[in-house]
Amino acid sequence: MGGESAKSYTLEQILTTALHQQQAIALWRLPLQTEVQACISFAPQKMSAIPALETSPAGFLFCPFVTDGDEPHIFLKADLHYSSHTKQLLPAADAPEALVNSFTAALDQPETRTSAAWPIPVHTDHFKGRNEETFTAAVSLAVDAIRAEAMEKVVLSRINTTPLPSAFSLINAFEKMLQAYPNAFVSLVAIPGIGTWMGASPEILVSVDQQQIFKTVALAGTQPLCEDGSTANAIWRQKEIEEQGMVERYVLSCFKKLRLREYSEVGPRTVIAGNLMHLRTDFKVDLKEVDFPTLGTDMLRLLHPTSAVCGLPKEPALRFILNHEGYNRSYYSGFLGPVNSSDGSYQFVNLRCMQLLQHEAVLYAGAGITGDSSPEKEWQETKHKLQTMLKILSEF
Ligand SMILES: C=C(O[C@@H]1C=C(C(=O)O)C=C[C@H]1O)C(=O)O
Repeated sequence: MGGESAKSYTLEQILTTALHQQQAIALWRLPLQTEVQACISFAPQKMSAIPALETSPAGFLFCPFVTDGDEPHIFLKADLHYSSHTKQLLPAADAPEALVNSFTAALDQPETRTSAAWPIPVHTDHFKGRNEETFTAAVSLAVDAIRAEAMEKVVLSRINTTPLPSAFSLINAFEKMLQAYPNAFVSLVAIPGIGTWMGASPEILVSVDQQQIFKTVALAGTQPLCEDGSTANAIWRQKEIEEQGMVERYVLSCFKKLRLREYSEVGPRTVIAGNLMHLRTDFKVDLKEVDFPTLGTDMLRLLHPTSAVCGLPKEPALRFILNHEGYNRSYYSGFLGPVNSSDGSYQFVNLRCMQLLQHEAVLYAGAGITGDSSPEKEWQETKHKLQTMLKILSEF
């Protein structure tokens, strides 16, 4: 910082300055942690494939559902990094000095304390939600295809476009998510030319922490949280047990492809995510004991999109989604998270999220369809999942 003693900033100052300066920013808080971190990137990189985590500089990855579709994979190299614990904004050693200086100068300007417009996508005319009839018709078609053995499971999703409350503010919405969802990965990503997304994800896709522990999960099966707020009396139907079992089998098949046998597996257990409960199996590999330095990237590339958001087998399920879902998932059910931060690398599935337009929010939710699915129940399940973000909007 040029010998200057480091100044303290609030998260709001960091966010509004980035928006005013039209710089890309990601804010996040890992599950069960108090520290909020942010990174600002002066030159977001657009990539056509998933980059290697291990050799990457520190930053934040934002990736779409379809790996070879229209939306790019985006890497925000952390030119500036902020921690809510230290309240300091630190530049990376290789960050362009002129841009760092102009950003820090802007931080001290009173105008940057006022709210600013967030980036929205270039085309916003395709956010027409499907109604209950079209969604349930697609579910019925999927059930028929599954019964005809074209696939075992497919995850169908939909959007819900809702006006933003007049008092809506980005920083307040982020803070409300932190409060409401302590065990979720809470994030806000605003990238000029791409858009602004926020969410509270219950699902880790891949993580490698500072102790070199690799983790992933098999998460599926959904029901509303019991009235007493505990998981102790949760009862799961055969349909959910089988649905989660398919995701578990899929994770195991990825380990098998890499010929990795030294993993630990715990579960399935019932876990809470906002107003819902899911079944989750936890997988762990200790990379201090297993010589597999690229496991994080290899598993990320094999796992995504998992059977929790796409289906089983992957290819026919993906084809079914692209042919019948009737809208573009874009970054919903893609993945996002910090890479090589001081905590390690954490990629979460982009679920329980919304994309912000100028005056509207586009909310996304999906449900796993099997041969035993009832279209009406699956519609209800997507309604429950939409509540995660609707609750935040209702607090304004
Ligand atoms: C697809 C979503 O969630 C996924 C699907 C689930 C299911 O089908 O039961 C449960 C958790 C997630 O893996 C979503 O939240 O939109």
